[in-house]
Amino acid sequence: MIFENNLHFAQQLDKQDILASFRSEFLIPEKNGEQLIYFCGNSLGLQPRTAVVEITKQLAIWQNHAVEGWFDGDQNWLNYHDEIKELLAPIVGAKPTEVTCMNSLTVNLHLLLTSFYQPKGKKIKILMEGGAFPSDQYAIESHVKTRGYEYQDAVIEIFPRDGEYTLRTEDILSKIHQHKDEIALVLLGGINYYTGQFFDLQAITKAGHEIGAMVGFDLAHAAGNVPVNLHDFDVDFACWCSYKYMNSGPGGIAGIFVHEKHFKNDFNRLAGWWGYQLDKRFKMEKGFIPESGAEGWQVSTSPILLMATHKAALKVMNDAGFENLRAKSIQLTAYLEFIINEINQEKGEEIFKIITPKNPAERGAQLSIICKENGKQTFDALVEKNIIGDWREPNVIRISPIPLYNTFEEIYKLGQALR
Ligand SMILES: Cc1ncc(COP(=O)(O)O)c(C=O)c1O
Ligand SMILES: Nc1c(O)cccc1C(=O)C[C@H](N)C(=O)O
Repeated sequence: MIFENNLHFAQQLDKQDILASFRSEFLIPEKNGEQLIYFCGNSLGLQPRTAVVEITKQLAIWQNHAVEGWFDGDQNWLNYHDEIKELLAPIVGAKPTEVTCMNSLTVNLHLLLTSFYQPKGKKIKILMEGGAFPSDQYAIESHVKTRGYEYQDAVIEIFPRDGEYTLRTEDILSKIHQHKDEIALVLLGGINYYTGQFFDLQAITKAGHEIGAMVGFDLAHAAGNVPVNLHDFDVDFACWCSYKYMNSGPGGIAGIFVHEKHFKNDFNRLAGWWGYQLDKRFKMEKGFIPESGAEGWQVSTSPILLMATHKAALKVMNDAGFENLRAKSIQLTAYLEFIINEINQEKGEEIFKIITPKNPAERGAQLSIICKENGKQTFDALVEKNIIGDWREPNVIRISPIPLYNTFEEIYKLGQALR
């Protein structure tokens, strides 16, 4: 599509948007009676109006049924996650048995590393992206240490080539093959939080398996944002949070994927009663027998109030349709890119450098921008104008237009503010 940098054009795109009505399903934050222009759904998605409805319903069950809420009726809490699994599975390209919601992201990463990081002989290393989100770095660091290795002996970090910001798929694949006798696990983010680069999960998984390694992904910035096909890509495991693109609230319940080919494997795992075979869970017997599927990794009692928000938010996504969301997201991000490039052209130099890949297949709903100068001041000035992106050290402004609630007009206004 040929874009135009004017208000009328942006408003026309909004008029043609088949998802436009979904904006009113969300509570848009206000300051001094004015709605904020919120481009930070890659950090914390906005609150769906239905969240309070579903939470209130569960509070009423708690009030009226108390402990019987776990067992009473068709919609009892023991089975409360079933519908969530059905809603989650298509978003990450999985079978419902391969996913579950539990805990929070880093906790789940630890649980999955316990099972899927299986160093043996010379194959002890984890390949990860240099500059991965810090929590992932700390999780990996602590795992290799608890297995008795030094970080530098057990972790391979892959960085972009000199002068480049993002990784080339060919470099990731050749690194995997280069260290074929040493790598036990390939673990990357689906989308890098800083650059917004969406990795080629299928090619990476294939390469990892060719050298006999396990392959997992932290999909914090990918789940609900870009299409992933975890089952068909043959990914071994994945985890994600729900508070970004899935709009399920600050510290909301997270999710995991375990490929069904591993269901029969007798993995090491950190167990708890909520992962025990459901039909025998309350028999209180000795000796852990995992529920089959991803649910076998559950540990603790379901946090129903967090799950209520998640269920409500996933239903909104489901109503919108993931393919529609991705189609609009590609267009929103492209319009944002166009608007920024327009400013650079007007100024005759690249004052706003976009480091996120240009190829729509290699990015989601985020552009990471490096200002030629005064980056932090530029970011603060946007906040003054009620435009909320985020600043990530050392020098990136991230702007994330979300197809469920952002508009083309908001992107146009961001351009005016940046100018
Ligand atoms: C890629 C990635 N991993 C891990 C985390 C940390 O997740 P949590 O604090 O929910 O454990 C985040 C975001 O905070 C993230 O973006
Ligand atoms: N999890 C967060 C938090 O508890 C406070 C503030 C921000 C976050 C985030 O999610 C940050 C996000 N993962 C990022 O990419 O920066």
